[in-house]
Parts: sequence; structure tokens; C-alpha cells
Amino acid sequence: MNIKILDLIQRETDQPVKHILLMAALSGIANAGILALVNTAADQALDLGEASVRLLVMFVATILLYFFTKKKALMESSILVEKVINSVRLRMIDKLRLSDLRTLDNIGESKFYNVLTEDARALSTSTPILVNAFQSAIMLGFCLLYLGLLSVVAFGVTVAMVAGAVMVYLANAEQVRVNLENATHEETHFFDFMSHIIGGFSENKVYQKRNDALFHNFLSRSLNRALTLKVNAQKLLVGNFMFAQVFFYVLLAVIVFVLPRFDHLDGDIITKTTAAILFIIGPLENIVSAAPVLARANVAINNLETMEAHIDAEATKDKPATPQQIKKLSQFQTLTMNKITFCYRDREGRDGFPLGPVNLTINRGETLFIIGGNGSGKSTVMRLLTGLYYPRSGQIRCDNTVINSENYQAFREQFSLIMSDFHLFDRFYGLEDVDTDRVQELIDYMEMDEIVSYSEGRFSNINLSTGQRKRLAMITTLLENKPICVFDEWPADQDPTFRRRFYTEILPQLKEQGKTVIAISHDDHYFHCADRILKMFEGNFVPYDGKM
Ligand SMILES: Nc1ncnc2c1ncn2[C@@H]1O[C@H](COP(=O)(O)OP(=O)(O)OP(=O)(O)O)[C@@H](O)[C@H]1O
Repeated sequence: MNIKILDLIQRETDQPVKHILLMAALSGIANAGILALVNTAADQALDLGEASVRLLVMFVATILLYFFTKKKALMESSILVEKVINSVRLRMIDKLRLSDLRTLDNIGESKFYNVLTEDARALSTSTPILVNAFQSAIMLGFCLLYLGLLSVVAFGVTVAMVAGAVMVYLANAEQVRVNLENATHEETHFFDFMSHIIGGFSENKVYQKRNDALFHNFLSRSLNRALTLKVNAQKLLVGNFMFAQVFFYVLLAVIVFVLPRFDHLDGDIITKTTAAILFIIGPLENIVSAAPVLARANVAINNLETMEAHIDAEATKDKPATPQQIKKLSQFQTLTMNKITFCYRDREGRDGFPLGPVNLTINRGETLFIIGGNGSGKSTVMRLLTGLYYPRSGQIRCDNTVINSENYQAFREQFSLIMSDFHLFDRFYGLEDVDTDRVQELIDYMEMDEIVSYSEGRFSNINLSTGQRKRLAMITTLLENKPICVFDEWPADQDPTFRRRFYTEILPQLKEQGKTVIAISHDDHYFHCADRILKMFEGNFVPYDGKM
């Protein structure tokens, strides 16, 4: 079986695993040495009435060697694997944050969390077990060698029977792997359903049927399917394990009862051989019980590698933005979408909603409202315009500058967003020298002063109503001071006063500051506050006819 964890460590660290393997091997040898010393001492005691002091000293030295080498191997391997997990986690999150929004859409949050938590944990817990198994394998090898010195026949029989057990195990190992892999896949569905149960707690609370259906028909079934797969894997493993054990006792019986009949082994050899075989029961158990752990660790590494490959395959080629690029683009006069097309693709690669070809020119300082029915493509076009999605074809231009991988990030930096699925941050991450007085002024303006304060660089409370959360997000937008502000139905959750304030105070103030504002709106009472209204219908702009 492939031991992927070794390749992983080798790839991820500059520390060679050789040292750990050497320590584990030494402790295995020392462990086998203990057996040889015990047998020799027993022999001496039988012949001379007591074992020699020299043997005692050697015995103590061997135990010390065993103790220190094994401790070192276990400690170093655990620390190394924790470091590997840390660096893999950091790298994956780094790659994900630099990839595009569609990559996250396609992977799904549950899958990402599952791989970075469950699989990473599986790797972490597997390490000491695997090191132990490796040490046991070395010990087993030396015990077998010792057996060979005692009796070639006993050695041959033992090797044949152990090899038989290993072959049976290997035959089942692949099936175990497939079952465990499917179980982790099924657990991703389980996490999805769990997110519906927890995320939709309130909705479910007032709708018993959905609550029950989600739990009984989906979550439980998914968990049961995962359970069946795990049980199958366990059955195969237990079968393997028991086979190895019984095989083992059969081996003992062969050595004690059968061999003496065919080979003239004297009693002393049989006793030592039996002691050696009894001595290797523990290591064999360690090796056999490490098998599922190794299989699980391999599955975990597979999952990590597959997800990273997925992120890499869709990695953007965008260069980081430079201050010069950002400055240059911020002086734009017109922003153009030229024959932009886009199509959602599901996880199987099938095409979904098509958008475009969209042609749009936005002038600096304009206040634009984008209107249209649900699902007409307003948010999608905004994600394209702001560089969150890449168009399938067409061009975005800032004046005469074509937006491409050289300047996509610099282009995105022009926008401040409050999308419908906005995220509220507790701090102004990335904003240096925040003017605390200005923040307080904005908190007062948003009429949030009785609920939220700003101290030690963070909002005191972000567990707020949707409308209040949007007001805090607006504070961030105003402080970011970007040239273009995009609001996806910001007033939708505001009371009439704040709705009015948005259209008649905030938008005019932004305009006065020279900002370009693009707002998705359904508030026809306030359409007069826009310089221009753009209507979307079935994935494209159509002339505004005065109707929603
Ligand atoms: N992440 C996604 N994956 C696949 N299809 C999507 C995704 N998001 C939106 N769509 C599809 O794209 C179409 C346009 O959606 P979009 O969110 O742009 O509409 P919208 O005009 O903003 O609607 P609303 O007014 O309801 O917010 C819809 O048919 C929707 O099903």
C-alpha cells in the first residue's frame, strides 16, 4: 500500500523524514534486542542458576535506547505532521482567497471546511499510530531474523504464514480505501444538510415538516449511507484482523505441535521460538491495526490533493495590483463592458444561465440604477463588472485600458461593494490609520450609537439585524473611499427613514465627492434620484420603458 504521508512530508518540509524513520527503526531493533536478551538471560539462568550482570547492563542499555529513540520518533513525527498540516491549510486558504468567486462556488463551503478540518485531523491522529506501526515492522523483521538464527524451518514457516496474513490484508485494503473515500464524500453531503439545519434553524422551527424532512429524509440518510460505507470498511478490517490473529495462533500451534514431528527441534529451541512468536503478537497487532489508519490517512491526503488540484486548475493568472496601476485606473472617465458574455457552469460542467452579450458604458461620477425582475441577471452583471467573475468573452475597459490579468486586481480595487450576500467584518481589516472620530461620526449618522461602539479597532457588536448590519457595512464602504460604489439592494432592509436617507442623502453625498455609484434597486419611488436607469431582462440590458 502506498504510504502517501511520507511523500506529503517530503514535499511539504525541508526536514528529512529519514531521521524519524531511523529513530523508529532503532527503537524497533532495540525492542527485538530485548527479546534476544530475555531469552539469553533465561538460558543462562537455567544453565548457571542466574543471569550475568553484563546481560543486565545490556538489558538496561537496550531499554534506554528503545525509550529514547521511540520517544524521539513519536515526538518529531507528530510535530512535523502538525507543521505540514499548518502549511497545507495556510497554502490552501491562500490559494482559495486568491482564486475567483466561481472556484469557491464550485467547491462549496462545506467541502472546503470538511477537507481542512476532518481530513487534516485524520492526518494528525494517524501519525503516532503509523510511526508505532513502522517501529513494530522493524521489530518484527529483527524478531524474524532472530527466529531464523534459532531455526531455519521455524523461520520459514513463520514468514510464510505472516506473508499469507499480509496478502489477505492487502487484497482487502483497496476495498477499504474505496469505502472510506466514499464515506468522506458522503460526509460532505452530511455537512451540507447540517448547514441547512443550523443555518435555517428559524425557518425550520416554524415548519416542522421541513425540519423533519431535512433531518429524517436527508441528513439521517446521508449519515446512514456514510455509516454503511464505514461499517463495510470496518467489517473488512475486522475480518482481516481476526484472520491475522487466528493465523497467528495456528502458527504457534504449528511451531509447538507440528514442527517437532517433522523436524528434530530440541525443547530449548521450541521454547525460544515460542517466546519469540509471543513477543511479535503485539507488533503484528500494531501493524494490522494501523492499516485502517493508513487507509484513512491516504484518503485524507487524496482529498487534500484533489481539492488543491481543483483550485490550481482554476487559478487566476491575475498579477497583484501595484499602487501605480490602481492610481491610473482610478482616474478613469469611462468604464466600458464590450460584448461581455457569461454562463454559469454547474459542478458537472453543464452550462446554466447565459448572460449577454452585454454592452455598457458608465461615465465617471454617474449614479446608475440597475433594475429588472428577479433572476434577470442584475447581480451577475455586477459580479462581472466588478471583476468577481471573468467573462466568457468580451472585454472590460477603463478608458482605453483593456482589463486583463495584468491589471484585473487593480481594476477590482476601484470598487467598494455591498452585495446582497455581503459579509460584515468586525474590523476595518487592511485599512490603516482609521480616523476614530470619523467612525464615531458615521456610527451616529447611521443611528447605531446606542447599539454599537468602535473601540480598540473593532465594532463592539456585529450580531445585529440585517438592516443594522448593512448600515455598518455602509460605514466600511464610506471609509474605504473607493471611486466606485456598488450597492445590491442596500435599502431593501432599511426602514422608510433610512431608505430615504440612502437615496436623498448618501447617494447625493457620494456623487458630490465625485464617486460613481451603481445601485441595484427596486424602489421606483426613488428612480428620479438616478442619472440613468438600466433595465435588465433575461441576461441583457433592454431599453427602460418606465416599467419595472
Ligand atoms: N452561483 C450561481 N450558480 C448558478 N447559477 C446562478 C448562480 N447565481 C445566480 N444564478 C442564476 O443566474 C440567473 C441570474 O441570477 P442573478 O442573481 O444575477 O439575478 P438577479 O437579477 O440579481 O436576481 P434578484 O433580483 O433575484 O437578486 C438566475 O437564473 C440564477 O438562477
